[in-house]
Amino acid sequence: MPPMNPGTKYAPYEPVNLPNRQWPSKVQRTAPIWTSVDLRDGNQALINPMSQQQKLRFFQLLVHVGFKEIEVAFPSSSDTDFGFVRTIIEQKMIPDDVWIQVLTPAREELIRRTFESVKGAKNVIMHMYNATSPLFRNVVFGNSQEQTIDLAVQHTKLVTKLMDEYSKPENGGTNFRYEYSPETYTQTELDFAVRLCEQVRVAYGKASSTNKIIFNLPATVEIGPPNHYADQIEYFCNNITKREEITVSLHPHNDRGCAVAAAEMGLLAGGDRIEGCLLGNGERTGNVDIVTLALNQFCQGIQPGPLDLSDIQSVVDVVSNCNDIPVHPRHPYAGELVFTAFSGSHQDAIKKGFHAQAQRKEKGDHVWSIPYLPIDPADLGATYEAVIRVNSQSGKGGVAYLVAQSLGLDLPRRMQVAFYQVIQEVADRTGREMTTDDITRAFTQTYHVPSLALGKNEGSMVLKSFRITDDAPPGLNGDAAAANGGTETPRYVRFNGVVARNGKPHDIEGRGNGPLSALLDALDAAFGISANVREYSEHVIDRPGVFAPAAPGATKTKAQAAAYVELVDASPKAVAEAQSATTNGGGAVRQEGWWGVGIDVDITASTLKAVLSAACNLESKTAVEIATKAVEQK
Ligand SMILES: CC(=O)SCCNC(=O)CCNC(=O)[C@H](O)C(C)(C)COP(=O)(O)OP(=O)(O)OC[C@H]1O[C@@H](n2cnc3c(N)ncnc32)[C@H](O)[C@@H]1OP(=O)(O)O
Ligand SMILES: CC(C)C(=O)C(=O)O
Repeated sequence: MPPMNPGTKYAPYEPVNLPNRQWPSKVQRTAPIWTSVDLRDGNQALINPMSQQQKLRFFQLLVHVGFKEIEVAFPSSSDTDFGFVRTIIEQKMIPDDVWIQVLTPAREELIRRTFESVKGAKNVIMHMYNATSPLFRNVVFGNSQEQTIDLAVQHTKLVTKLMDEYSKPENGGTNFRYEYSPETYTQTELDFAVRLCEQVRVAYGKASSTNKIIFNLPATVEIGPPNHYADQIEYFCNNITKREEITVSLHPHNDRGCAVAAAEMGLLAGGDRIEGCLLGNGERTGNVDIVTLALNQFCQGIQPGPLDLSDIQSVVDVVSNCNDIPVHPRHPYAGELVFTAFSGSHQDAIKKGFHAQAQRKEKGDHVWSIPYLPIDPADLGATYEAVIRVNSQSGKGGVAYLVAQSLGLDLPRRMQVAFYQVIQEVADRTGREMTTDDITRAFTQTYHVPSLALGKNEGSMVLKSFRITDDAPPGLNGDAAAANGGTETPRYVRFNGVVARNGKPHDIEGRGNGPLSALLDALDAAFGISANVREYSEHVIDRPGVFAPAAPGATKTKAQAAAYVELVDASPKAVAEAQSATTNGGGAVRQEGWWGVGIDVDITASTLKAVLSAACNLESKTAVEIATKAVEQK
């Protein structure tokens, strides 16, 4: 069968003749009036419309988030909707500064029932609609343009009359505003839609600059691109008279997936107000998502009016529970995964971005600018924990970021690579995401780092006590060194200490030009572990309460230090193997290194512990096994 030709089946939209269009070069600087239609347009689209209880919960959320206009029901549709409106009025649940909005078709008995539902409310927007496009006029109602205008005008007059009645003090004393929607506006001839709205405004007779009539221009079905919607809005704004007495409201649907873009362009084109739903529920593909729209503005530095979405998780919880529709994990701003980077290069850039941002902040620059994160997760009540998650696609930067976050340790670059290889191997072996907890456990056990939360994590060699004294360089005796105060360079020291090896204490002794090499000398002499230092670094830890404080025999200062040591095997066998690999390979072969970490309030003690930690790994060569066990044992 030949492929179907869409050109013979679907008609394209007809561009608006708007040669002098202004909206493309405008910039949004303020928030629109936000109107939630969750409890009406959202509700009518659910498999099971909300119960009273669910509607009440949702209503409370909308008030809490800050909406001042809430379409609460289609009261003539059902007893549930009617009863809900009565409940929030009678139970005095509507704050004084909130306007409830109710929708009615242009049908007399339904309009009357709708007024009954709002009796006694303080502020009400009465919203009436009838469909106006040729398709509806011809197919649904069999009406001409003039009959369509007449329907809207006659029912608007009824609305005005009933407003007069229900605003009397003896009938409830309600303040009313009027909203009229030419339903299917975007499929209606524009000149006809303007003519119709002009006559509705005249029929209403109450519009003024302080009591504006709301003309709501829905994309009932999204049939064209967002620039087309903007053209249609700009056309309306340019051609309707008494613009100052009118609030132009936008009501985009999302059939083409462009509702947010249409709303943003429609606002540039003159829209004053947005009707939409939280997280984009609504007929078919949904109404425009107010969460996305508002937070898009927020990220441009615009305060989105009274809306406060700083606790986005509560919004997600209530909305998904009441609608019984889950929120997609990639839903803008609200999805579970939207701040998360799994991939290595993203993680690396984010980690560097946080570092640079902290430096800029110190100089008074607070503007948010982090790679891959258009918004600060903290502004939505999220923690940074979700930002970097590790799986087999991740890189060293992400793993190091999590170690820094959880333990306050800033690993040297080459150690990041080494630990990353361990974690990658574990991720491959276990076939699952490595959580922050997994990585923390793997790190503390691999490098024998005792932490208050995760225990002692001892390796096969543990420093029990030590003393560092000045000593003579080779060729000088110790007394001569002591006589000149031990201050001459090169300095030479002696290490004496007790190291528990597999639980059994050993007195060991060694000499070197510093504590580190003196300990290595002692390890060689006592246990035959021969190693050289390839890299050493240290830093102060600015996170109290993570690691146990004391080291035996250490000079105590307040802050703790972290030391990192990389050892290479210096045994004759390892050196010979490296030489032969270099010769056979035709180039220099870098020997494998073994990292260790030491934490202590005393810098010397932290260095010695780091050497022992690395020496354990060099001897056992089981970093990956240890890390896998740490993760699997949880
Ligand atoms: C785009 C939107 O979202 S608009 C809002 C839509 N929301 C809803 O429809 C939810 C609530 N609706 C309802 O509960 C019901 O549809 C009601 C109560 C409004 C009406 O129910 P019913 O009277 O059973 O009519 P029904 O739903 O079948 O509506 C279609 C009928 O109303 C007629 N109709 C529609 N608008 C009008 C009008 N302004 N004046 C007179 N008749 C009208 C249609 O021509 C059709 O008449 P027909 O049955 O003689 O062909
Ligand atoms: C009633 C109108 C505003 C509507 O919901 C729509 O056109 O989508």
